[in-house]
Amino acid sequence: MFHVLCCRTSLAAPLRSPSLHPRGNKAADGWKLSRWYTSPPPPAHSSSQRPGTAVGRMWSLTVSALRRPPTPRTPSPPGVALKFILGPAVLTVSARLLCRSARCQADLNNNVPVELKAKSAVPEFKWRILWEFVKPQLFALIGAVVLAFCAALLNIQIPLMLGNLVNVVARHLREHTGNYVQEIRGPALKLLGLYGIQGLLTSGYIILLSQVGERVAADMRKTLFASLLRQDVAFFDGNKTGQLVNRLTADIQEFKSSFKLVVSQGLRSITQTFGCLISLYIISPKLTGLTVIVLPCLVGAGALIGSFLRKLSRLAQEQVSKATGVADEALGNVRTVKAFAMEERELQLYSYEVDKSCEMNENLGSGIAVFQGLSNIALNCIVLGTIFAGGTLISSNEMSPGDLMSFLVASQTVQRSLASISILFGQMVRGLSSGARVFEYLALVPTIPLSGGRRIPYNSLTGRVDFMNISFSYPTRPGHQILKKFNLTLPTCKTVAIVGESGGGKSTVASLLERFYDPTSGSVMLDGLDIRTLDLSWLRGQVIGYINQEPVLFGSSIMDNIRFGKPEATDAEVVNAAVQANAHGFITGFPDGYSTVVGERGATLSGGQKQRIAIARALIKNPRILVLDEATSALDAESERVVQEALDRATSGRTVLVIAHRLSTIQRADLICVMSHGRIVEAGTHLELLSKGGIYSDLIRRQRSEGQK
Ligand SMILES: Nc1ncnc2c1ncn2[C@@H]1O[C@H](COP(=O)(O)OP(=O)(O)OP(=O)(O)O)[C@@H](O)[C@H]1O
Repeated sequence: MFHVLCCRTSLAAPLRSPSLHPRGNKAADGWKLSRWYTSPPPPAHSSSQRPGTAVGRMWSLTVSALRRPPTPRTPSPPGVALKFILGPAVLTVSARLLCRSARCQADLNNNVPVELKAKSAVPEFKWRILWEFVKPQLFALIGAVVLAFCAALLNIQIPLMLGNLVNVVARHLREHTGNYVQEIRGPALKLLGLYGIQGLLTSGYIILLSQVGERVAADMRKTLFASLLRQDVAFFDGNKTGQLVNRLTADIQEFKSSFKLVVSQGLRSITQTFGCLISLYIISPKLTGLTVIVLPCLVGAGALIGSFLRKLSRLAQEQVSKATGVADEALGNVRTVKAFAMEERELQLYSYEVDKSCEMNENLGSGIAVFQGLSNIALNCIVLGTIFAGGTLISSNEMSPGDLMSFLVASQTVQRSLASISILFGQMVRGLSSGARVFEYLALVPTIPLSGGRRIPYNSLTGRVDFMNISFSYPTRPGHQILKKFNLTLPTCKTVAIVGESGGGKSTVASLLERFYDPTSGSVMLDGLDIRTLDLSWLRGQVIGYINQEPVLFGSSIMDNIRFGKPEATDAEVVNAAVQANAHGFITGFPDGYSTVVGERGATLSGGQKQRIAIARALIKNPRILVLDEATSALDAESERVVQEALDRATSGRTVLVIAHRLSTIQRADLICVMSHGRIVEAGTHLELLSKGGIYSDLIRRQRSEGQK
């Protein structure tokens, strides 16, 4: 007996007084601004925290020890697993195949650099992690297992009792003696009772298992989401959002279904198979012997075809993911697609991938169909053979008709159970693959931990930043050095601007200050402390305000979006931040005011409005340091004027790093640095740089002449 398993293919400091502002007292200070960027940092709060000291070295060692090899390739659930599962020998073979299959599913779609790919390993299913999720549901799970086991034991009784019933009927037909109703009533009522209890037990274990499955899945979703949010920015550079979301949704769904099915039906089917095989042997050892001889041949053939179909299924599944990736990218960037009138091309790209996946799935379907047909023939031949051999045994009085009936029903139960086990086997392989994909990201330890480390008391925080000898390459392009021995100081309450060629590494400097990445060598220091020793949540949440060119708002109300910068802020604080950001006027002009819902990513607002809400969001946390990464470069002249007004107000009393393309916006900066090829090649005030007649004055000349055209 065998069965085809065809798996479905699835697819702060308070603002300093104005008198302290550098623009207010620069002349009095007589600072040599052009030297700031190379000056050494002031004394650290604690010398023990400096890099190069024991603690500093330990820190770097810890960081490098925590650096994990690249994101391992993840398996995609196989679409098909076909097995003959009959008897312990077959189960052993199956278990080996299952392990191999669970390990060999690789998600080739993750966008991890080639050099990282080579080292990556296929995720393995970790039973220890599963146990952590199952533990809280243990009582319900045990209850479900007990009920399922009892239901299976009752199922074994059914063929035997049916045999008794048939024997009564056969005897009555043969002898025409006694009261038929009286004789049949006892076994019939017993059977009816058995059916009733079996039904109740079945409902009971399904209810309990559904509860366990749903709770385990919910816990997994929450834990995985928390783990994803904790990961470094580099992790998101190397993985597509669609694929991460897929793990939160499809993979967990798949795992949940598998878990429920395997526990409930697996237990039931295995119990029934063994129980009925024993019954078969008791009824007729000869007939059972014949069946057992035929089975190993069928198992071997099934295993071979099964592994071939599993491979087909994996390829088809990968192709489906590819198609989904194309759709995900097009829909996620629908405005760009529309702006370039690329709907047709995106459709073509998607159609190409979908057609390929369709073809692969059709091939798979044909393979499954052939296999299913062959298995049906084999199954029916076995039934025919049983009746033929059983009839011979009846004629030689070695068996009663009731025994043959019991044998047939029991063998049908075995057949159904094996069919169900083979389906479960495929489901289990898919579940293990999906689970491994989920657990892979659960187990990921971010290189840059979100919490832990020092916090500098707000009142003693000056906001001086030093970039010291920084060399840096993005983790996704390790061979491409962006910053080379980069040095820069952002003095307390001063505005430093970085200008220069596109791709020169300006935004990278801001990313290092935000600690989106850690430098390959060198240190970023805040108040003389390496930011790697500081609490990252505090640094990002309370010290640095970051405003970039394309502010991303959430699809909630304006009030919620501004409060995102400080969740505990009062309504008055939100309004105050909006006033500072020049946003209060247009917000109150909306019929719903601060309750206006801004649409996905703030789609219902203009660029300038979005930017001012983003400024309010950054200002509400009263950051000591403000990073403006081309904050006005996406705006038209009028919007830029309003936003620039807000920014001028916002920068007062703060250490500010401005990255700008439009040089007109940074002329009043205390220091302007010109970057080229990862280094500062010129620095000084606007006037100093102009009089120098170097790159900066060239840039100014070029921009002026472009402006006049
Ligand atoms: N996440 C990333 N992963 C890999 N490389 C990156 C990443 N971000 C930027 N780069 C590369 O780093 C280099 C510097 O980029 P950066 O954004 O810092 O330049 P920029 O001076 O700010 O440019 P622009 O003025 O055009 O914004 C570029 O070559 C860019 O391709």
